[in-house]
This record gives sequence, structure tokens and C-alpha cells, in this order.
Amino acid sequence: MDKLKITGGVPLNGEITISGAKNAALPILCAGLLTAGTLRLTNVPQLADVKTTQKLLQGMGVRVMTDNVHEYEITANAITSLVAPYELVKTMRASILVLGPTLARFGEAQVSLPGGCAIGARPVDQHIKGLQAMGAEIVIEHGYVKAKGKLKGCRFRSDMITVTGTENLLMAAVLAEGTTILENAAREPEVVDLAECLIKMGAKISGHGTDTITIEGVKELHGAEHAIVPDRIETGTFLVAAAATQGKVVLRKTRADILGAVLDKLVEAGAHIEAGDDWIAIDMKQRPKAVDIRTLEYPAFPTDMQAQFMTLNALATGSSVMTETIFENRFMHVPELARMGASIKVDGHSAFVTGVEGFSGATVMATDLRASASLVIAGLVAEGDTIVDRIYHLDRGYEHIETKLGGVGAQIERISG
Ligand SMILES: CC(=O)N[C@H]1[C@@H](OP(=O)(O)OP(=O)(O)OC[C@H]2O[C@@H](n3ccc(=O)[nH]c3=O)[C@H](O)[C@@H]2O)O[C@H](CO)[C@@H](O)[C@@H]1O
Ligand SMILES: C=C(OP(=O)(O)O)C(=O)O
Repeated sequence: MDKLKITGGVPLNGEITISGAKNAALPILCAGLLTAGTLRLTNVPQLADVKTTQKLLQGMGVRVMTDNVHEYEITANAITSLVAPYELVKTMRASILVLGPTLARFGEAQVSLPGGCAIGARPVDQHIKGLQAMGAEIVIEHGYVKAKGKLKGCRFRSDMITVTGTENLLMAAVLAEGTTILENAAREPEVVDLAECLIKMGAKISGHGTDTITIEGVKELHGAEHAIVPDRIETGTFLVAAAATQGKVVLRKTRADILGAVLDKLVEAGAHIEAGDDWIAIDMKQRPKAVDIRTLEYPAFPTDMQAQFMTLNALATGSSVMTETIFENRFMHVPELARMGASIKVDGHSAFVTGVEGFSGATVMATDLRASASLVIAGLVAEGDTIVDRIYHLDRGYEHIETKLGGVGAQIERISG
């Protein structure tokens, strides 16, 4: 199992190029199932989750051509299986995203139920309820969601806002007969990116980016070309890393307009931020000030940035309250940060953080992606060496994190094992 070794204490300085968003690339790769034409994608991040999606699609008979860097061509013109097996779904929950498009195009699909994960139970009941509202017959058997039927447009209001749920239903609705209205829909930029790609493929969609998406079903979609939106969470992670180390960094090929809540909190913490069309610069001259955080659906503060801000708050002057409202168990980084000297008390959905002047390096491990990122940031600041174990979580969502951080001065190396 690979590890990262980080020797802390160097302020980050320089430029980092941001990759395409994991959470947009995964649904958009699955959207390739909706057409016999070729979907050409650029700015696809090189991530373990993208490779898993590639395997999943190939296992269904989809032709996936890639330059193994950032370009993919997906052609689903000779499907051989309508099944997403447990072996792949268990390594990546987002595999559930093949359910909607496969059912919509082929009238049948079987996807292993993802089950819970470290950050919460994460059921997919709303995905299922929405597809049933569109006329699908669904049974859960032997751990699989087995769906069949011809989909018809409907009005569906989900019980809560769900990102992949909205994406699954959106992909199902584009080929359903008639009009579908998705109410209480997720507004995340990755949902918008998927909708824009589907429109290029011939789908009729309006209202994406609002809480009501209207989809007029079409008979078939065609091939298209699409560039994946920049990763706002990777961007935010490097911004926090720069702030925590009191550094000065420019992030290229990214977008400030989809990072509003995160940038506001960095400014509140004392960072100087400038941004242009496709870059963001941060300059942090002093120890951060503590900022209260409450995670919520977009456009509010993202749950996927909570752990990284916890590290920043743990090093700040003053104390803060951080409330997690999206996932019921997303404080797994707290005991690991405590091993490095952080002072954090958790009570229910809130963490009470008292800033300390510094951390000391330690061997730490995490059980999810963003928790791992928070530990890397802590290691960049800590005195001495930090070993971050189980970095397969990081490799799911950060492209060459050690190379990118090393390029701005961090002393970080991957130890293969
Ligand atoms: C691949 C991807 O895009 N992952 C993102 C996506 O995950 P994901 O789409 O899985 O997260 P959801 O938006 O669905 O989850 C939000 C909340 O709704 C609950 N829920 C969801 C669906 C459902 O059918 N029933 C139900 O109860 C979940 O357990 C959770 O408590 O959005 C999350 C919230 O922004 C992010 O943290 C993830 O990075
Ligand atoms: C929770 C995350 O991802 P996933 O939904 O793929 O587990 C994340 O990206 O932080």
C-alpha cells in the first residue's frame, strides 16, 4: 500500500494546474452509454475512479479509447452486458450512475447496490424512487438493483437534494417518452456540466443550475465533444494548503465563479485572493483566523471541503464551530488530526475547534478521500515528518497530488509499498 512522506514547514510558492473534476467526469463518462455515437471528452482527470469507470464501461462492452492522459473516446454501439458488478461498485459508489442511462437506452439494467461507506450510509433510495416514478419496475435481489421497463416522463420531487440522484434521473429522462420535471434538483456545477454535455449530444434540457430541471425526452442522442469542468474541490484543497502554509500560489485552468463560498471563507480567514477568468491567486501573509463553517448543498459551503478547512481552523487564531449537515459521519479526520496536536471536540454534527500554534509530524491514516487531503495539509505545516497511510483514497480523487504539491515547494514523496 502506497504512503506519502511529508516534511513540513515550507510555505507553498508557485503555480499549480488544476485537473478536470472527478465528480463531473464520472457521470459524463457514464453518459456515453446513452448513444451509439462517439462521445469525445477532454480534460478528464487521471484518477483511480476514472479507471474504475473505464473498467465498468468496458465490462459492458463499451469501447473506451484513451491517450491515457486526459482524452477519452467512448462508443457504446455494441453493448454485451447490462450489469454493473459488485467487484467494481464496491470500490466506487459512483458506479450507480450507469443505472439511469443503461435503463433508459436498453430498457433494462442491473447494478450492484453500493452499500454504506466511511462517511455515511449513503442510500440510493431516491435514485430508485425517481426511476419508479418514470415507470421502471425495480426489485432489489441478491444485492443488486434490477430495473426494467420503458421510461415515461413525469414530475418527480426528491425527498432531499442528491447530486448523483439528480444526475441518474437526468440521464434517464433524456431518452424517456415525454417531459420530465425534476424538482428539488441538485444545482452543483458538476450537474450543470453533465447537462451541458447531454445538450451537445442532442438532449433537450432547461433549468439546470436551478432546483427545477425540465427534460423533454428525445428518441436518440448522438456523439459529441466536451471538456470536463475544472475540479473546484481540488482547487479549494490547494488554496487551503497555500493558506495553511502561509504561502503564495496561483492556480491555473480553474474557475472562481464556482468556488464562491470557499473563497469567501478564505478571505474571512485572512487570505488575499485575486481571480481572473481561468485562474485564482492566493497570498496568505499571517496565521489564519478561525472561521465558522456549515456545510450545505451548492451554492453554500461544500461538504467536500469541510475536512481541509478543519485543518486550517485547527491552526488558526481563535476557535470555530464546524457543522456537517450532508453526511452523518464525516469527522473521521478528527482523531488523526488530534494525533498531530489539534484540539477538536465533536458533538453530534458539530466540531468545536480551538486553534493551536503548530502541529507535530506523525504517522496518520484516513478512511476517506477528503479526510486524507486534510492530513496532507496538516503534514505540510507540521514540524518534522508525517506519513499519510492508505493513500489509495487520495488517488481516487487527486491527480498526482505529490507532483503538484512538490512543484510548489512541498517536501513530499510517495513511498511505494
Ligand atoms: C461522485 C459524486 O458526485 N460524489 C459527490 C456527491 O455524492 P452523492 O451524490 O453520493 O451525495 P448525495 O448528494 O446523493 O447525498 C446527499 C445526502 O443525501 C442522502 N441520500 C442521497 C441519495 C439518496 O437516494 N438517498 C439519500 O438519503 C445521502 O446519504 C447524503 O446524506 O455529492 C456529495 C454531496 O455534495 C459529495 O460529497 C460527493 O463528492
Ligand atoms: C465523497 C466524495 O466522493 P464519492 O462520492 O465518490 O465517494 C468526494 O469526492 O469527496
